[in-house]
Amino acid sequence: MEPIDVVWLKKDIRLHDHGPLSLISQSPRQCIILYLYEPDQLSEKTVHGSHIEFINEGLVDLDLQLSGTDLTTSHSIYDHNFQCITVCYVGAVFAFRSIHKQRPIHQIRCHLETGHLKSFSRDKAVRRWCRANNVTINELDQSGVTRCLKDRDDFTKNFNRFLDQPMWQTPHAQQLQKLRETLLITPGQGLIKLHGTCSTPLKPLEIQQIPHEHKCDRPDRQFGGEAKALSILESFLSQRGCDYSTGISSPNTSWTSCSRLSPYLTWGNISLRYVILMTKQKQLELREAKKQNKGAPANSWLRSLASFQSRMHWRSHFIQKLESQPSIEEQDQCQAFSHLRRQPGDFNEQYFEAWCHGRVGYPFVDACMRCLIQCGWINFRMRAMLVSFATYNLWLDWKKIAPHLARLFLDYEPGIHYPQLQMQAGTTGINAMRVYNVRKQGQDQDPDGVFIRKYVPELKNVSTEYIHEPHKMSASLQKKYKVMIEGKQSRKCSDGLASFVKPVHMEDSIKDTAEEFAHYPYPIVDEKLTAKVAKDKLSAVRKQEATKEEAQKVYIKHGSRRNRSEDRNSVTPKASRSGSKRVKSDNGQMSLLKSFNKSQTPAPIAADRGSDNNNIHEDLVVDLTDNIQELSPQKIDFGKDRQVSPQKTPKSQPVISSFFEKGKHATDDKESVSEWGCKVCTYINDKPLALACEMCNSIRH
Ligand SMILES: Cc1cc2nc3c(=O)[nH]c(=O)nc-3n(C[C@H](O)[C@H](O)[C@H](O)COP(=O)(O)OP(=O)(O)OC[C@H]3O[C@@H](n4cnc5c(N)ncnc54)[C@H](O)[C@@H]3O)c2cc1C
Repeated sequence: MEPIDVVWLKKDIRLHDHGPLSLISQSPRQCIILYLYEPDQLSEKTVHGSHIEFINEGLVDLDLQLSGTDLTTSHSIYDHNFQCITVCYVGAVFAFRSIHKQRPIHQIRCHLETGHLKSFSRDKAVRRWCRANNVTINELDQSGVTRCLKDRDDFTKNFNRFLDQPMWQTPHAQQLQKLRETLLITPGQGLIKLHGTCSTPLKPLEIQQIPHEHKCDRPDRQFGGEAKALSILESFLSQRGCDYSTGISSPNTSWTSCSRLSPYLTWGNISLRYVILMTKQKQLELREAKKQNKGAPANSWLRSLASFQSRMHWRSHFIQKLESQPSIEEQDQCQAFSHLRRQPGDFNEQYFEAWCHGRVGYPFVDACMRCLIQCGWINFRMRAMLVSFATYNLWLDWKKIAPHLARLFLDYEPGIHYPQLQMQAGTTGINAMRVYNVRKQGQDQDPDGVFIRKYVPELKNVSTEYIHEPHKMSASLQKKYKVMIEGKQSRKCSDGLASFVKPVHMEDSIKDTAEEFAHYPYPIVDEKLTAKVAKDKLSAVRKQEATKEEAQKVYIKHGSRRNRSEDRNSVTPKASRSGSKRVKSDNGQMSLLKSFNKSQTPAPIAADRGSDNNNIHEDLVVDLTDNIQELSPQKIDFGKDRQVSPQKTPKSQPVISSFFEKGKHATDDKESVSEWGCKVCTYINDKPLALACEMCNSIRH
């Protein structure tokens, strides 16, 4: 029997810049394009119904492209019968074994994946099966991450090499026609029989492995698929991206000024290389425009796109961490912190539940959590603030909050998620502490409470004066604004972790008309006190010699490699300096981690995905820079319908409307004149006379 090829689709559901699809479209060999709903992977506690819906939208989009059908169909995706993609609800090894029994597989073509531990073991099992059965498996790179990276110094070199490679050719109509003729299994015409074949996308409700409470969708999430991804990139590069660096911090402005590409990158509806290349092209055009004396708009565009490009690189930088140390998913990067938040009594179920449901009594925190529940997306700073509140103020273990956030994030990407969680929780050992003052964040990022009123409707009548601290309202004000603040702390403990009593504080004058009132909780903890206690606990660990040694290893393994000549010769990591300086994250900018002296001998810390040899050298850290200035005037439809063209937002748009009015926002022209963006790391420095970047120490150009 003639051997066949299998294209195994995983987190790469697109046609453009897709190596395996490009290669088989040029090959005469018969083939199968396979997508698997894998029971073992779906049992992972991070899976949510919204992820499956998004994947399904991508699958339908791709199937329509492969079968040469018009994409503008208005039918539900669940009415779609797969024409070209073979979709099965079975495990990977089982599927390959079953195909191989009926027709020998010559080659499995797929993309390399840096996933969580379960997908890592699945990949190992597939590779073992391939070896045992003489089947070639060809895993192509789509992220610029290096497997078996021996030396972290090589990361950037390899990443740039990956970017320099030409993109894969997109199969044209004739090639697609030929490809369809070589396809072996199409539903209804089964030359090969596969157990668990699905003729239409599998609904989350039909997936047994997903717990009932996680099968639902998110009403305002982004719609999946390559067509949507491309149109969102287009709108970003033609309109929205101009305000990127100024609008990234506020949940109001970031909604439109951030690229919103993350779920498409995560599920592979668009390729990283394509996004970077298109951005580069736009940058070239802008530089040309600048030469022709169109300075001002080109400057803000160029600044924004430089910032955006950095983040595209950080994506792979972070994923490389998980690739090089898969245990980050389960263990603290710096083991010296592993006892923290894990002592008997540390985990408070009531706090956890209140945080999960957006009922902690701090309106800005609650609004962010509820926005995530509804939309599956929020900007970086708000994610960091949610983690800070959970891990410092509520003293919750990052491992306990990780699955909840993973289910909430439509863009859940293990390689970014776990390193970021640990960074925000302060367990990497190489980053400064990031403890957010949530009240101040609210006042800075949502001064008028527009965002709060949208997502915490209980507070919709509350005046701006009290919107960030509704618990300070008198009984008569509560009556006036028709909201009852309930569950006052019964006693204050020395650690600020007061017991959450529900409901005890109810003014008599309000009680009588209680039914007409919305209810909103009193803050479940004292923010200032809990932050202080937590910072003291972390500081005590950071100061220990053992921690510094441990941090050194982490740094060597995972730090980024910018400005190495300056960094390595002079600066020691924060964790290894005495009296670690605390960072006030609420100033809008994250801390600098400077690099380690390379002369220190690196010690291996944990196993890599591919090699046993872990003498990996590493350096600096890339931190995130947020900056706030003005507002984005446009809004794009990220929603579930298939109409993908960007639209101008009328002034009355919810959430962001009041921000369109000039002068409402925190920053003004004076600030932007005095600040400057670092050309190397894009950090927005606010010291006008500084000669070097506060973030990465590079000389100001
Ligand atoms: C605790 C925590 C968990 C996070 N988990 C995820 C996750 O699971 N998946 C995810 O994609 N992002 C994650 N992020 C990073 C960041 O918040 C999102 O990438 C960003 O908000 C996505 O929106 P965007 O596409 O509009 O981003 P943009 O600002 O437009 O950035 C473009 C792309 O750059 C990459 N990027 C941006 N910021 C970062 C960053 N800090 N680190 C690495 N890559 C970055 C993303 O791929 C993003 O899509 C997390 C951040 C925190 C604080």
